[in-house]
Amino acid sequence: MDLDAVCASLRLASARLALSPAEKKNAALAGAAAALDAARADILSANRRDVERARAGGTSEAMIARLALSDSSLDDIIASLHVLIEQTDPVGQVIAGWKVPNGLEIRQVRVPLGVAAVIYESRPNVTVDAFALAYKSGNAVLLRGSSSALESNRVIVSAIRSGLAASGGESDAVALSEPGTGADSHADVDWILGARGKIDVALPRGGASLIRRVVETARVPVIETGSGVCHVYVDSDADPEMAVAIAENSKIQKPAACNSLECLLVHRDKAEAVLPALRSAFAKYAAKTGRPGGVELRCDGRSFSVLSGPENVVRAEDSDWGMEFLDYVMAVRIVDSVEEAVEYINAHNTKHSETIVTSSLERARYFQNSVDASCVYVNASIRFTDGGQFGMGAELGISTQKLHARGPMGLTALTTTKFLIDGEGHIRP
Ligand SMILES: NC(=O)C1=CN([C@@H]2O[C@H](COP(=O)(O)OP(=O)(O)OC[C@H]3O[C@@H](n4cnc5c(N)ncnc54)[C@H](OP(=O)(O)O)[C@@H]3O)[C@@H](O)[C@H]2O)C=CC1
Ligand SMILES: N[C@@H](CCC(=O)OP(=O)(O)O)C(=O)O
Repeated sequence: MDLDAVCASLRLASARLALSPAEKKNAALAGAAAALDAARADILSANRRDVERARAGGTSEAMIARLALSDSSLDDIIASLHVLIEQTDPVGQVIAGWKVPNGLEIRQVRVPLGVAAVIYESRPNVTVDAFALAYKSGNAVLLRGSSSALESNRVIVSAIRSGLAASGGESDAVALSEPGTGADSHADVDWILGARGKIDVALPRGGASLIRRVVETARVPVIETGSGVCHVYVDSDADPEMAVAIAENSKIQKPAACNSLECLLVHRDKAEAVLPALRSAFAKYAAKTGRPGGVELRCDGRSFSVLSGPENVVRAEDSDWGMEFLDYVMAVRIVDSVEEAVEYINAHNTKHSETIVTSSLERARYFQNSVDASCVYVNASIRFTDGGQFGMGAELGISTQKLHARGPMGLTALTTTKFLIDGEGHIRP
């Protein structure tokens, strides 16, 4: 695949798109939504082939759940396009404006970044979300999904392009980078990361190996989305029922997502009230997860004494602390104070999503102010870290870095600003 030529075409489309009014971009997004709906059968059959290949290759069912599409998940994908159409176009927004004493008028306005490349995991829904967020914010986008979702992504991108063309949009504003095979399978990722001047920003979504490659080799500006080692801390003042419900949801609702629970911290005063109840709550998932007890609990010495007995309760190894399991497995640890919980989290987390369950407002605010993460919750599940759930329509990923964008990235993450200065023949003395 000639990525130079693809990027040259994306560059031209991005220049046209940057000047496109919101109504025209919205009409194009509606065209893409209609084309995806019309291509439903082809998308689902390509996706079945991807899923079969992944299963044959031994991919876990938790991971298959990220890849697999259904009629209802396609409905959700199409619905999220319509939610995005309703969002305010960030391009052209005046962030600040003032007049300096010499009479020059200065305005700081939001503008697109240009050509973005998104490198992402096996979720075909990200193909649509990333395209739509880029398009609405006036950017062209090169999509580099996982090779495991290649057949699905081909059909999806082709439908989007024909939907854009049919509705007067910029069909060249979106392209799919096709992974190579064998030793060359990530050659296109290397190309993207080195494409200074051709790609304005790369957004890698993925695990440690991808992020290592990005950190070591990227020469283009990057907004990193990191892996998720996320914690739930049950405070001494927690309501046990709420604590169990939040921990259960954080672990079970989508265990292979980056914002699922990997390590539960419980204050020693609540261990007896919470841990056995949570173990019982997990037990009802045994059939679904295919694991005895529903979830394997890897415990420190103290929590092991509270929980020990059933076969899903084991002693944690050192490597389990700070581990992203992405599965029905979880580490459990008892702590003596909120300060100890915060210290532990800051030493082991990946700056993604963290929550405290407590009825103490003072400790809630202490936790929120002290934990270093992109999203810090009080009395809520960490599974809410999501552009859709935050009302952004969709997300490009969850940035775990601190510059430019942090947390779920919506439309504004793909914009920068520009100063527009109006004078009347001003010259500097
Ligand atoms: N913070 C966030 O927003 C998100 C975080 N994540 C994190 O991602 C991880 C799960 O993703 P996973 O399914 O493992 O995806 P991977 O990290 O395996 O893959 C993601 C993308 O990167 C490519 N890739 C993988 N390794 C390399 C490499 N060494 N060099 C170049 N390209 C590479 C993949 O290509 P190919 O598949 O073709 O090998 C794929 O396109 C979890 O840790 C999760 O927490 C995931 C999504 C969002
Ligand atoms: N924001 C999403 C999770 C982000 C995501 O897609 O992550 P992953 O499952 O690791 O690919 C959600 O809440 O479902």
